[in-house]
Amino acid sequence: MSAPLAIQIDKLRFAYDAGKPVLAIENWQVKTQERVFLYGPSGCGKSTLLSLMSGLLVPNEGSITIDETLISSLKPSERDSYRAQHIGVVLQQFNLVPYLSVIDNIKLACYFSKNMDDNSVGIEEHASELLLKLQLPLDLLHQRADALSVGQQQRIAIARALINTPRLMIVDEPTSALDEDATSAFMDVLLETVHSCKASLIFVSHDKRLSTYFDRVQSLPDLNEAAK
Ligand SMILES: Nc1ncnc2c1ncn2[C@@H]1O[C@H](COP(=O)(O)OP(=O)(O)OP(=O)(O)O)[C@@H](O)[C@H]1O
Repeated sequence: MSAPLAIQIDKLRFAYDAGKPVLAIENWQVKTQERVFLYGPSGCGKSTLLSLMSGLLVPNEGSITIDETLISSLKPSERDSYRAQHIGVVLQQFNLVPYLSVIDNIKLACYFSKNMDDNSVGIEEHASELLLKLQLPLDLLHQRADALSVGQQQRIAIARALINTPRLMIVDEPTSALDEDATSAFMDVLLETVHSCKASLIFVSHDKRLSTYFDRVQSLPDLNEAAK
């Protein structure tokens, strides 16, 4: 029996405005635990594809299956709940709530995923483990999110995305605010953490030097018939 796929895309078509196709992808697959670097010039549709894969947008035609769930056919509330439970999304702006503490930001992700079996103490223990893996001091848990450095906020956004042990991590341009040393430290920690959580990873960046960290490097324009 072949291994299950993390992502399966078939005959996908998407446009924000009729007559102006942004994405046309015949067939694309990502294997379970595969780590994929996705790149392409500004405006080629990378963020749009990530939004489709995480169920924030739905295709005009075709299908997207995440780990055997046909996410593109779910109702909006089911898509939101699927994303909260199974997909870790880290966007360029991190989306931490600035006036909440780090632990309360992380607890929010548990609340949205309805992971009620995880009690408050359990969540705090799990969050502490993630912070240690991400090489962050534990006293950050009780600091306000807006008191952290950009690099620390980035790692907290990763911890929040990992708290529900997602099958799939979707990460959009996370290193744009980091210098070279901080970028390579961040990449090491991200890849190691994703590996130890047995998640698959889709990582978007303009910085092709980062592609060496990944199992597969995919140019979106090569995949996207709408770009040809
Ligand atoms: N909400 C929207 N409404 C209409 N058009 C949009 C919207 N978001 C993006 N677009 C258009 O869709 C195309 C793809 O945009 P997208 O943001 O996916 O590209 P990108 O490759 O992620 O770009 P960047 O690298 O600059 O973030 C662009 O032409 C953009 O102008």
